[in-house]
Amino acid sequence: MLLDVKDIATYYGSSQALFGVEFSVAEGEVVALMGRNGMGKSTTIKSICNLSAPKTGRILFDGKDTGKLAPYKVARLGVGLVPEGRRCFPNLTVHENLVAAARPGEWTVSEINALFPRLEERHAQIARSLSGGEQQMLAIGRALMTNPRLLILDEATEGLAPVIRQDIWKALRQLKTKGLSILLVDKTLSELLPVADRCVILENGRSVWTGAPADLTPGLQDRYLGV
Ligand SMILES: Nc1ncnc2c1ncn2[C@@H]1O[C@H](COP(=O)(O)OP(=O)(O)OP(=O)(O)O)[C@@H](O)[C@H]1O
Repeated sequence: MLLDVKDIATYYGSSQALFGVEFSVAEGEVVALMGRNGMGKSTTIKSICNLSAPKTGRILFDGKDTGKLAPYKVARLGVGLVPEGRRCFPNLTVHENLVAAARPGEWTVSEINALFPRLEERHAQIARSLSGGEQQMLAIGRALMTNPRLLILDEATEGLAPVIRQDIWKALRQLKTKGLSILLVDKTLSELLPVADRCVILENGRSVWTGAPADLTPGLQDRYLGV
């Protein structure tokens, strides 16, 4: 297993958000982390990156316990995060944003440009003047430039124009084809399920169901994901 999340409990101050989340991501696997609003998806992602470190339980990345590592050290192990809200350096250009994050490996600026031609066209543009969708592409590009072994995306297509969403899903399918391990949270089931190898559902801070997308019946969707 590349990532092993073992029965973690995470708190915000004295308020408990996760009560036992357990799942894994194998090398080359795409795992969809699902659940209704407030069920703990973002907290699980922050726990993996040690941005909100779990109080109990363990997280192993490539067999290494990440428990005592600072977030930047978790990133160095090979965890690339595209956080909710697409954070880039607003006053740097597209190109500067990409190289600022770079670590040696397969992903270079030219690979990112091939994945997102819109970014190549805007390589000298200041990031804050990009559209929301372009900023999201840049956030994904930046994460890839760290040459991660696991890419984590939290609501990467939320609130974007349909044509841009399609470009992002196309890029995610390409990343899957390349064999990258991916953990993603997204509300668009029609796009998410075809790309996922496995689904993990959270309810009230607990992992309550895991299985193949084909086994996620309308009944289960209604029970765990319906509004
Ligand atoms: N910074 C915070 N301080 C206190 N409680 C928080 C904080 N962030 C999240 N929570 C609480 O933790 C629980 C899980 O929230 P989380 O954001 O992980 O859910 P989510 O599944 O990602 O939801 P959404 O789909 O709405 O983003 C919720 O009860 C939420 O109110």
